[in-house]
Amino acid sequence: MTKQELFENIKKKKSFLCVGLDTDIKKIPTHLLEEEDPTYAFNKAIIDATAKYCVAYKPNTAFYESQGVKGIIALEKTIEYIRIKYPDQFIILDAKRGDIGNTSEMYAVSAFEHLKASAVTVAPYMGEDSVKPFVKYPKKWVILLALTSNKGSADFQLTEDKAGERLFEKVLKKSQEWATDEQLMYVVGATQGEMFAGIRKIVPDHFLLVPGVGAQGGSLSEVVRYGMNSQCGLLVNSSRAIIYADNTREFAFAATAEAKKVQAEMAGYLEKII
Ligand SMILES: O=C(O)c1cc(=O)[nH]c(=O)n1[C@@H]1O[C@H](COP(=O)(O)O)[C@@H](O)[C@H]1O
Repeated sequence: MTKQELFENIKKKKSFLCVGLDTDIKKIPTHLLEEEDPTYAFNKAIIDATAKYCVAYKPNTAFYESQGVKGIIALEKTIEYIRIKYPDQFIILDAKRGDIGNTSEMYAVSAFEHLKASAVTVAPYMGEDSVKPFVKYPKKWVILLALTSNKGSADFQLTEDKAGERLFEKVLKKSQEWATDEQLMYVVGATQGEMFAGIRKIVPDHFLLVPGVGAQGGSLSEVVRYGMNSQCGLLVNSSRAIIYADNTREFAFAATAEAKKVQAEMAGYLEKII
């Protein structure tokens, strides 16, 4: 998907919501455990319940890998279901990859050729040759970790060099030599609030993937205030707050209601730019 196509979808849906498919077998409604593939059954119901209100899905591979082969099959089926039934959805494989060049090439084959995701999250710390294999695929995206939502983000990302430049700022600057804003996005946690203003000075045009609203307590209004650009430039993820809004047989209705609520707030913010 191109950047323009993503923006068109955002305008059409009046939403920049990404629903995180962090499907934990221990948290899904118990009646689904009778299904042949409970994870897939849950995902399918969540996707059908939320597709109208979001522009992206983000399955986090940890939740699937933790179930072994069964989980990987559920992940493959989930991505294929989205691709076929909702082809305008942007699919982010949240795997936080990155390794020496020939290994990253294999990660890229897995994400883009095998699973056919639109984007993959990548850790930047092994540098250029660990990231470049992912940008060889036209219309596919790398989403580099810049300033993450967790407490530990301060341990390395906020450390400064002698000139006062912080490590995440270096990541934002240096990585622009590797790909353009047509293939490169950055992860910035919703919990980072005003930091978005400084980030926008370095990357005014890039899309940012913003996890951390909902269960982690980040503020959507602050993210928009400091982070939105003229093409929206934001994909805001919420996982647990939407997919586990209810764990009875009514879970899909509750997911719809949560997604719709976030989308309605987003529609208000988008009025400023569309
Ligand atoms: O790369 C990510 O998506 C990510 C980066 C980050 O800084 N913080 C963060 O929470 N995430 C992911 O975003 C999702 C957040 O889930 P909820 O807190 O349940 O909405 C999880 O899949 C996390 O792994």
